[in-house]
Amino acid sequence: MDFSDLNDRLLFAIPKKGRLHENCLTLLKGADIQFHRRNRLDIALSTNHPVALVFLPASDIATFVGEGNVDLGITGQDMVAEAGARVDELTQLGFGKCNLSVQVPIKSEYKSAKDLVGKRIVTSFSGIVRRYFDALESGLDQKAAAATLISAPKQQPRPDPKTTIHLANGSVEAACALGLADGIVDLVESGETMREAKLHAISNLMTSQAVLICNSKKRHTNPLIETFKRRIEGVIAAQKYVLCNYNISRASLAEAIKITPGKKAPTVSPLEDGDWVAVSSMVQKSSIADIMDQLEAVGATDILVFQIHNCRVAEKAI
Ligand SMILES: Nc1ncnc2c1ncn2[C@@H]1O[C@H](COP(=O)(O)OP(=O)(O)OP(=O)(O)O)[C@@H](O)[C@H]1O
Ligand SMILES: O=P(O)(O)OC[C@H]1O[C@H](OP(=O)(O)OP(=O)(O)O)[C@H](O)[C@@H]1O
Ligand SMILES: [Mg+2]
Repeated sequence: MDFSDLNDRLLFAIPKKGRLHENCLTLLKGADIQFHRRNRLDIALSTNHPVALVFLPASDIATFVGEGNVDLGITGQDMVAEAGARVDELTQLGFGKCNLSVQVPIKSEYKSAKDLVGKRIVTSFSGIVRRYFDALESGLDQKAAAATLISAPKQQPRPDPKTTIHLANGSVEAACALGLADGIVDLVESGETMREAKLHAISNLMTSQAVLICNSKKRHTNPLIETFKRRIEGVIAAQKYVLCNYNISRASLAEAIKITPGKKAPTVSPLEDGDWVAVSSMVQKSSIADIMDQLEAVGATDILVFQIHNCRVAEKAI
């Protein structure tokens, strides 16, 4: 590929491997961004849009978007915070959900993050952890210290930090057992890694999930950014909802609508039998079994549930 092929293309960064990679490919497919990625090449030209996909480590994407090297990207909120990148968060993607937590050996005497001030911490998130412990050292409580990670402008590091923070790029959970750290700061999802390492969490710095981000200055310069945001939101909504159809007597319609209010309002169509109507409504996939029970209880019949492949819906939550 000739790099002049990138001219005039929107550059869209995708994690090249790891936890977010597969879900990102599903989103690209759902948004109909087609491409052919040649073996060993981290740049792929889209075959149906003026876009180039750039496959990067998740940890570099926030910085690249913030500095304008790429226009649009997908990475974790933890990575955005760690990079201290100034980017626009366009939409939350609902996967890659985890907590960034302070963890200590179960048998240790440390009960809160404050107990680790002046001690040794190993982490892959040295930027966030430095800011958090700087805030604790300056007298903030844990909640206020965690709040500085998202809301406050980036502070100058303290000139005389008491807490030692070591950067490790993997297997952070081994650091305490190896005698390298008194505590660690790492991601927790199921908690399995933490439990296996005989650690427990004593405070939470932030929650994180994958987000679509763009460079603040470029947001309104290319209409494709808004188009892809809408398309990706459609794919995510389709994964979250199912379409529920049923028949109900007019007398019970009001009760049934309370159970399936829909995104805007349910579609109600008359049936040949004038006392009955057919209702079609989007409902949350996660509560469909409950909803079917409730519909049956108010007299609904012929309840059918359909998967949604793609959709565009109003903002209102169901
Ligand atoms: N266990 C997890 N559960 C959910 N999301 C996670 C988990 N671990 C990481 N993530 C999310 O995925 C992002 C990328 O993490 P990932 O582990 O894929 O990258 P990495 O650690 O740089 O790569 P690798 O682990 O392959 O060396 C993280 O920043 C976080 O937002
Ligand atoms: O709570 P859990 O479900 O166990 O997930 C948490 C683990 O997932 C991530 O590790 P990853 O698998 O990415 O390996 P890494 O430490 O080499 O990055 C993270 O760094 C934790 O170790
Ligand atoms: Mg990892």
